[in-house]
Amino acid sequence: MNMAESKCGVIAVVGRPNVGKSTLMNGMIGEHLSITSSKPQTTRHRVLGVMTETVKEVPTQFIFVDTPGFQTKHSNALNKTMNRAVLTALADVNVILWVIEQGKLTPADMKVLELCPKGVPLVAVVNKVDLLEKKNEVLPFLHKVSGQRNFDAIVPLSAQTNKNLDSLKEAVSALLPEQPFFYDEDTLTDRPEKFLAAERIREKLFRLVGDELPYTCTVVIDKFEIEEGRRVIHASILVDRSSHKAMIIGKGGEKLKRIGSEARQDMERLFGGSVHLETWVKVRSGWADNASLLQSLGYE
Ligand SMILES: Nc1nc2c(ncn2[C@@H]2O[C@H](COP(=O)(O)OP(=O)(O)OP(=O)(O)O)[C@@H](O)[C@H]2O)c(=O)[nH]1
Repeated sequence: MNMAESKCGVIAVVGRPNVGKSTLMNGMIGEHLSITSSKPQTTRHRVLGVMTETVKEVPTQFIFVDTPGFQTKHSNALNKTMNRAVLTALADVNVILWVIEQGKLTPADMKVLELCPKGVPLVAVVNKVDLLEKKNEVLPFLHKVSGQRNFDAIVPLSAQTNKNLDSLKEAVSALLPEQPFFYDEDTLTDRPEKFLAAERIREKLFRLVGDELPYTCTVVIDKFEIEEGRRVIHASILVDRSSHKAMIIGKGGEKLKRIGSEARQDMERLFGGSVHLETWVKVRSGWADNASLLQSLGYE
């Protein structure tokens, strides 16, 4: 058991369009990718991914977040309000990665930099160094960058070829606070799990309710959270007539109970852990025709 204190913190990746933010995120998180529901510590943000790795013998959890409303293209009143929101959102992350492209320091880059609050650790990430023929070529540019602000680190790298990503991990880890992890170390993606959970319920519906069950019945996962290692899942079965609802619930609620119980057992086997499942049946008249409702259910 490694007795080193763990480190954990929230990291925002900012930069003008096309500098390689998404590529960097993918490179950093790679197969560790786990989209998770947000915890109180990150409520101002959407969590894009969590990566847990030992960096220089310190177990470190990197939580990458999205900063909503980041907008630098037009500067009007609305954007000023949005920018204020960005400032607030960025003020409570632990580290900001300001991503730029090697050899380019544009007004848009500078605008993004201005939005990074002083007092939050800031790392300049100089991306796309693979486009340079010689390693040293980047040095004058790094020098120029260092003159723009008092950065905690300046890291040249290539998000595309994964070159020097380890240096970035080390630089960020050094800036993260010592604290316990916010997420389980082996957090799996919850998207597929959520999807699998809905599928298990659908399968039981078809098995146990049978042929009378219309195709217009759907399952929506309202809540999927991991609480103390246990998956807590709330699901709604949407039907379009109350007669269908009665059919699914069954006499004295027997049928729904069985659907829930069998689906839960399947999920526990599938996820390898305990599951608390609650299911409701709701009548949504004509739900399949209602575009906005469909959208809110996650259909295109
Ligand atoms: N040569 C090179 N190209 C890169 C690198 N990283 C990203 N790119 C390319 O740069 C382009 C933009 O990359 P994205 O990751 O989509 O950039 P972004 O900053 O997320 O862009 P927006 O989503 O528009 O904000 C893509 O064509 C990438 O393939 C790199 O390290 N080297």
